[in-house]
Amino acid sequence: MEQYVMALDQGTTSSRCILFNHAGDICGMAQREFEQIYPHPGWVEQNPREIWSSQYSVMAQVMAENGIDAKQIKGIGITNQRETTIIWNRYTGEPVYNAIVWQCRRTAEMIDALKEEGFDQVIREKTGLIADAYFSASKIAWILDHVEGAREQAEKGDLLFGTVDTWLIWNLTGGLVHVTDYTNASRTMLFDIHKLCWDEEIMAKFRIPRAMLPEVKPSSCIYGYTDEKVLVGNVPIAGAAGDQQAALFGQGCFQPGDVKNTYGTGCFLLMNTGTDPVMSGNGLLTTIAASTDPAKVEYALEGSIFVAGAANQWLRDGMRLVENTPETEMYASQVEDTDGVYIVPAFAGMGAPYWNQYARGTVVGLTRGCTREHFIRATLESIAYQAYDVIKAMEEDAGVQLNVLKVDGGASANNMLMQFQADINNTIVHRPKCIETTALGAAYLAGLATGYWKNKDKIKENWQLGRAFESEMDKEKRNQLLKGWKRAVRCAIAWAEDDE
Ligand SMILES: Nc1ncnc2c1ncn2[C@@H]1O[C@H](COP(=O)(O)OP(=O)(O)O)[C@@H](O)[C@H]1O
Ligand SMILES: O=P(O)(O)OC[C@H](O)CO
Repeated sequence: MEQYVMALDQGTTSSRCILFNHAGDICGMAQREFEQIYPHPGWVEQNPREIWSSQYSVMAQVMAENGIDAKQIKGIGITNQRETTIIWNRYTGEPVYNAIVWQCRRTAEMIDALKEEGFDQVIREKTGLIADAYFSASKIAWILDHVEGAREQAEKGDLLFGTVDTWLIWNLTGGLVHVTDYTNASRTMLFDIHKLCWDEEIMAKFRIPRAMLPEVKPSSCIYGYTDEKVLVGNVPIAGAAGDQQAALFGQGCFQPGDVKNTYGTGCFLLMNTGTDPVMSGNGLLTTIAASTDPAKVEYALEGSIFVAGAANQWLRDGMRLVENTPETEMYASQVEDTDGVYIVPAFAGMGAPYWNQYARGTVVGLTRGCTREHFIRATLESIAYQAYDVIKAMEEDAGVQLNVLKVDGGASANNMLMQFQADINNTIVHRPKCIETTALGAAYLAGLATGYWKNKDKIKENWQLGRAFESEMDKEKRNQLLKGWKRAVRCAIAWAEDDE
């Protein structure tokens, strides 16, 4: 009977379950999109029950469609949209509020107040993060401050906090295990990434009781076993990592200096920096990478872009310019350029390297000649321009030039986007055969903990190139396009600053 490792990939817009074999091939997969809730401009929520039910249903579907029983699953690896904040009652398992999604900006003013008193420096030093509404801390505080009775219950020890990994493990184990891994903890803005513990000073600043926070464990270890009511057979849950760290692992970026860029809802460039945390001088975050040594953690530098594939979903659902997101490639390829149009999709402020909580989406350069094709092309190009900015910041921090960029994630399937990325950065883009690298990374973490894979060398052998993209753009054109992009970004930021 063939054995597999199962990855549960809980992304921002969909829940996925993927079965992998020893070669790292996909042997079964199911995916389900779920509802995004936008109660006010700049606010983003999800229903925690739907996060769980969509994840559970794709897991059941994969098993049924492939005729698999629990004995054939050597372990489950969890990977998840990070920072998204869920608080629930430890006795009933009922969430007290919707999940506040990483993109949500409702706590921007709370963060401004901390910056004014200089507390952002404490945050930067201890957590490696740049104080921002993006991370979990201010979202937890918001729920405790705004949901009736929540603070009282939290202080009594009745409420639990979790990022999505914690919520899934809690539900998979029938409410027995309240745990997270180092990578997810490092995104809460409450975790000291040097001492590897929850930080009392930051918890006190946000008035977050310690009893709410999960136990923190390495990314590759047994957290617990599936409850009989969820999956008969007590399958070990043996890996967990935030999706971007999982993708870094899944790409085999095990050495300091190894880099990957994932194009999902957002776009996240990560560089492994080994066992030393490197602080950026260019707006990048220092974060914990997924690793397998229980005795020490590894770190990464990260450039976080809030809107990437989400801009294509906006073209589909908001603007209704395409029927599905792959269609963007067909339309964008019908024109040679954007006819001078730039789109800055700062729907949720801007992350690295700008870190502006109030920037908003901007379209510049419109003339009567602008067509649907130009508009779609400008949206796709904006993803690559944003990645250009973080790649340059990373190159400066690391003091190296990135000659090859490993890519993955849903939108990396778009050949036009990948070609433009190669063009605008004058670099080679390597897309692996398997672009489900996030899920693969989670599977590797679980498979290493349960002996399914022997070691990281075995895993590295699985990486296969799918397609390489090389720059076809001359320097003059590149410089001219980049000049326009920089002007467009200035417009998006000016819009935020000039509210008179
Ligand atoms: N062929 C494509 N061209 C452009 N964008 C795409 C394509 N396929 C998927 N996407 C985008 O990729 C995103 C989904 O990628 P995925 O890695 O599943 O993200 P997440 O894990 O954030 O849900 C969506 O935002 C979608 O718009
Ligand atoms: O949903 P993704 O794959 O864009 O990832 C979201 C990130 O984890 C947010 O930090």
